[in-house]
Amino acid sequence: MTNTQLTLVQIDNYGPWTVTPDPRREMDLQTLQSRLFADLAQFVGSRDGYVFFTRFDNMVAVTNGLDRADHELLQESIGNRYPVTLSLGIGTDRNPAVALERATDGVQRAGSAQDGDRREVLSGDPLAEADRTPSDVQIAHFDVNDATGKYTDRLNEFDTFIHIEQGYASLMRHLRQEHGALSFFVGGDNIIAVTPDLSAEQYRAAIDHVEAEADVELKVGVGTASNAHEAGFAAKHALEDCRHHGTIVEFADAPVEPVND
Ligand SMILES: Nc1nc2c(ncn2[C@@H]2O[C@H](COP(=O)(O)OP(=O)(O)OP(=O)(O)O)[C@@H](O)[C@H]2O)c(=O)[nH]1
Repeated sequence: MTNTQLTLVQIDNYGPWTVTPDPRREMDLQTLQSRLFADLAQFVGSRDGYVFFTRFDNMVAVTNGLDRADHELLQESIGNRYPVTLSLGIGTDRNPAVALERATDGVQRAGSAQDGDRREVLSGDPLAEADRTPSDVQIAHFDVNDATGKYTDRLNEFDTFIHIEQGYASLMRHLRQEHGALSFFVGGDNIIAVTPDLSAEQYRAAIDHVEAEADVELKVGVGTASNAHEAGFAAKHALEDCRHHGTIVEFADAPVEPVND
């Protein structure tokens, strides 16, 4: 059974900073945000976690395998190198939405995101090493079928973007409402969801829902492991199985049906 450890990453007092003493140049803010995300991806990724940029001022990381000392080091390193600091909230649960609620609760209790006195909060507890299992994290890697042929090679970038985003919006709402799974757009036509244990039927139902609501066709590879990298890597291989077998759902460990040519 999954036991997801999520970390809410929140830039302290960022709103006021962006306009003090005067509004800052937008591209300077974009540069800071994307560099901060890159640094987080490097730090968390090198410890086999995943981080998603969500709104940039708030980000969500899957941190199974990262302990309290890792979180403290991240805060120290960012504080030394950036003009902003980070608060971190850790939460765990078999259901990712509940884990994120817990992670968020600790940070919110310590004060507002725009409270000048609230800095570098570290709340919540990581999973104890003894409680970790090989099935703590389930990652579902979704991809739009033939996005290149249907959109990228035919439409302008903005109209392509609308199609992809509509598919994402439909999927993220469905998985959040039905299962407490959290889906994140990761670029191109790819969406990565952090999910509880879901069945092939439940993934098929999600894909059917997106096709009916947004007219976007998806496929998904699913992997389960003790951390996000291994689960996500297995999910990518399962997605390759979808391409190879012409299927829309593949689990990393599921035996693959022979192909009839
Ligand atoms: N984040 C991320 N993006 C990817 C990955 N693989 C592909 N992409 C992005 O997705 C875009 C489309 O690539 P594909 O999904 O391979 O192409 P497609 O036309 O949809 O073809 P099929 O997926 O085979 O149906 C690429 O330009 C990349 O931006 C991945 O593993 N991770």
